[in-house]
Amino acid sequence: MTVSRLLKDRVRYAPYLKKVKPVEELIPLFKDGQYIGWSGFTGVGAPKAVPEALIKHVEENKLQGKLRFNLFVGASAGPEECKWAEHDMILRRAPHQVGKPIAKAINDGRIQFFDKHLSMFPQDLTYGFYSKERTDGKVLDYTIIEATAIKEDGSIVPGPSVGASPEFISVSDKVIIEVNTATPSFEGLHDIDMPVNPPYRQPYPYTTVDHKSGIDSIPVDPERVVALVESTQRDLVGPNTPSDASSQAIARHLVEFFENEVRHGRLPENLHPLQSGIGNIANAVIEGLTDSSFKHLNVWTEVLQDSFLDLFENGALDYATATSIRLTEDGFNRFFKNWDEYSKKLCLRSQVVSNNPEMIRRLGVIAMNTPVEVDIYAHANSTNVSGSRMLNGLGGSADFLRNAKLSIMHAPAARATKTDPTGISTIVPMASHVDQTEHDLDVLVTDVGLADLRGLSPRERARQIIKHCAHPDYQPILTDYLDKSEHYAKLHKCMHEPHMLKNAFKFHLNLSEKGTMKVDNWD
Ligand SMILES: CC(=O)SCCNC(=O)CCNC(=O)[C@H](O)C(C)(C)COP(=O)(O)OP(=O)(O)OC[C@H]1O[C@@H](n2cnc3c(N)ncnc32)[C@H](O)[C@@H]1OP(=O)(O)O
Repeated sequence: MTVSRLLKDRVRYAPYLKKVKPVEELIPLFKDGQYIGWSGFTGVGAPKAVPEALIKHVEENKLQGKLRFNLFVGASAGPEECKWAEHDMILRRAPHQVGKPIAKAINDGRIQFFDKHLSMFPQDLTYGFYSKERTDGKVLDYTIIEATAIKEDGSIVPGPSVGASPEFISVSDKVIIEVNTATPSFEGLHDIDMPVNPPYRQPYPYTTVDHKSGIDSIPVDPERVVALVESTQRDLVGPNTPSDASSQAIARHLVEFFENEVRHGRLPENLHPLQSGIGNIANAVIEGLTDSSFKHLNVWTEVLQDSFLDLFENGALDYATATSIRLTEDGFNRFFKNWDEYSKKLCLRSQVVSNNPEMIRRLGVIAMNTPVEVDIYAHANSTNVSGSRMLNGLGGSADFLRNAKLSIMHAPAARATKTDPTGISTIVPMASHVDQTEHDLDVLVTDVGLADLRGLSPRERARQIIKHCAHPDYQPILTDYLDKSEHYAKLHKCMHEPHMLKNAFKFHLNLSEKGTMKVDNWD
């Protein structure tokens, strides 16, 4: 097949050029029930051409529900995974996803989804935990990986994310490489550790955010590479919602808290490496730091969003490392315009390293993530609305919150609904699903204020959370719940974490029955 000039420039290992194929020729390789790994993390760096060709094949041949895959991606992929969900092409999915169609398919019961700590998912896959039902001893049939260049030794230079690609490649029977010629090459930006399983695994050596010791591409046995295709579709990340008064208030409370920690000598003047989660609040908090007086900040996180570019540009950020750089189109244009500058200050690692508990604890990371709800004793739900409706998955939130020096969760005090202008309370009597436990959280912040939970007993925590974080409409209701629970617990000698079990989920029940969490009595 004729190979484009652009593709020839990117592929420096000549034998691969003989494997370049039109994407349609790959369709017969895919069979119902196969185990497939995709590159990508938080919507960038995922394959596009092969997944799209399979969608077309399913549409044209009416194969919806008849060609389904066990699909594994480091975290979420791009819009293609949503289209796979819409076409009933996903049988099983892990460990994280983003997008209404895929969440809908999970909540409709059409996809068996499990979410797993992002630091653990790739290693558990290599252990064979997710393919234990197979009788042929394989883990993955195919890995489809997006590359932005191929080096002279045939190794793969990923794009804007590394994710779980090193592990996928290491356990994949066959590999298909999509070389993306529409996006510039990311060569030089990666520091990759290939998997080594116990008992041979060594400690990761990194002691600072800019410490590198891995390799800058993913080695692959060329024999296992069955095809190369050219991809000409850039990553498409939608614009971020601009920060609003609520997220700005959250950012203000946090900046004040950090300043106070510095004054008391518990944090250095440039803080410690920051981690920031996904979503609009996380983005707004980083925006808030841009306007603060902190300088020489460092970032050790899993995803870099557009707001980090502002921190670089105003000189506040010295170095950032992540496993994915998830920028909007505008963000990527800014990034490539200043490539020389950014490439010296940025490094993309495997997700087993970016989210590694050992590293997070060693570096004293400050972790900040958004929950769905938090209960009065500081158990947090990051995933399941009212205990069962899956949003995106746990992601790396618990990797960071369990191990950080400062574990912070930020959220609006209430999220407005059509039926209740105050909305759903983020603070509830008992979390309807628990991802982060009371033992993980140090600080909770909402637009109302900040509760510093360090060293407090559960009952002390509850008073602080209600007073500083609950929406004013919910403060009296939560206080009433706590007072009554304490009264009951005193009688029954169970004062450590008082609850009235029969009423513990009354906020949620009230919401589903009456459209508001505003409980009017506890009988
Ligand atoms: C890849 C990574 O892992 S990054 C590291 C951190 N990862 C995580 O923390 C994973 C879990 N967290 C998340 O997925 C997100 O932070 C979320 C969904 C919890 C919050 O995201 P944000 O964008 O900040 O908040 P937002 O308020 O827009 O909520 C997103 C959706 O969840 C819904 N939601 C959130 N909380 C609730 C709640 N208590 N009850 C009902 N719905 C809720 C919102 O209504 C909204 O739905 P919509 O999209 O239909 O409008």
